[in-house]
Amino acid sequence: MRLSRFVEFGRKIIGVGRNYKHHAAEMKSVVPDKPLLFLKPPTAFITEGNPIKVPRGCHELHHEVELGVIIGRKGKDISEIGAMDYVGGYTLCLDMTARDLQEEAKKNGLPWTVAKGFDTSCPVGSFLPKEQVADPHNLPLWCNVNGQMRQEGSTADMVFRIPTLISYISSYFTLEPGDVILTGTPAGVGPVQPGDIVEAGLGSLIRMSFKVQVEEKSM
Ligand SMILES: CC(=O)CC(=O)C(=O)O
Ligand SMILES: [Mg+2]
Repeated sequence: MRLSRFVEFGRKIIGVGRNYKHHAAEMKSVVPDKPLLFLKPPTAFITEGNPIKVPRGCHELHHEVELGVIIGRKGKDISEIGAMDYVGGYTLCLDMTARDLQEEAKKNGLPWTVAKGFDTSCPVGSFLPKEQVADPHNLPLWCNVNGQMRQEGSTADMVFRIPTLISYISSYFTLEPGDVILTGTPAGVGPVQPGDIVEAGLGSLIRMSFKVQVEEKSM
C-alpha cells in the first residue's frame, strides 16, 4: 500500500495535548512536563468532500488545527536522534474536540475517548512526502470559520518537537506505517455550528475545507 493512502491503512491516530503554551494557557492548563497523549480510532478520519458531524450530546464542538506527522516505518523504542528516519510524510489535521464532553470528563477524572475520538473527529488533508517539507518545525498553521480567521500559529512554537514526540510515543506504542501523530494545536480554538465551513491551511502546502453537519442516526 502507498503511504499517500494512509487514511485507508486503519492505523492509530495519536493525539498530543497542550503542546503549544498559548493554547495550554487559553485552556487554563499548564504545559505538561512530558507529552500528554490520547488516541482516536481510524474511523475518526475524513477527507475533503465529507462533513464533520457534531456528535450526539455535544453542544460545543471546537476546531483545533494541527500538523499531522505520518509514520513511514515500523519502530519501537526509537531514539530521538534517529526519529526523523521514521517519518514518511506530513498532512494537515483538524483535531475536532467535543469541548463540553471533554470538560465533563476532565472534571470527573474520566478519559477523553468520546470527546476526541467520535466519528469524523479527524479531518485530514493531502499527503506530503517528507522530501517536500524542508523544515516541519517552521510551518505556518491557520484555521478560519466562515471566512473569519480563528487560529494563526507556527509549528516553530511546539513545546515537544517531532523527534521527542516520536521517541516518547514509541516507548509505549509500536509505531507502524500509516500511524498519524497530531502534534497539538496553537491558540485560538473555538466553537463551530452545523452549517459552518471550516477552512484550514499549512503554509502554501495544504489548504482544506469541511462543512459541519448534525449527526443523523444511521439505520
Ligand atoms: C485540551 C486539548 O484538547 C488538548 C489538545 O488536543 C491540544 O491540541 O492541545
Ligand atoms: Mg489537539
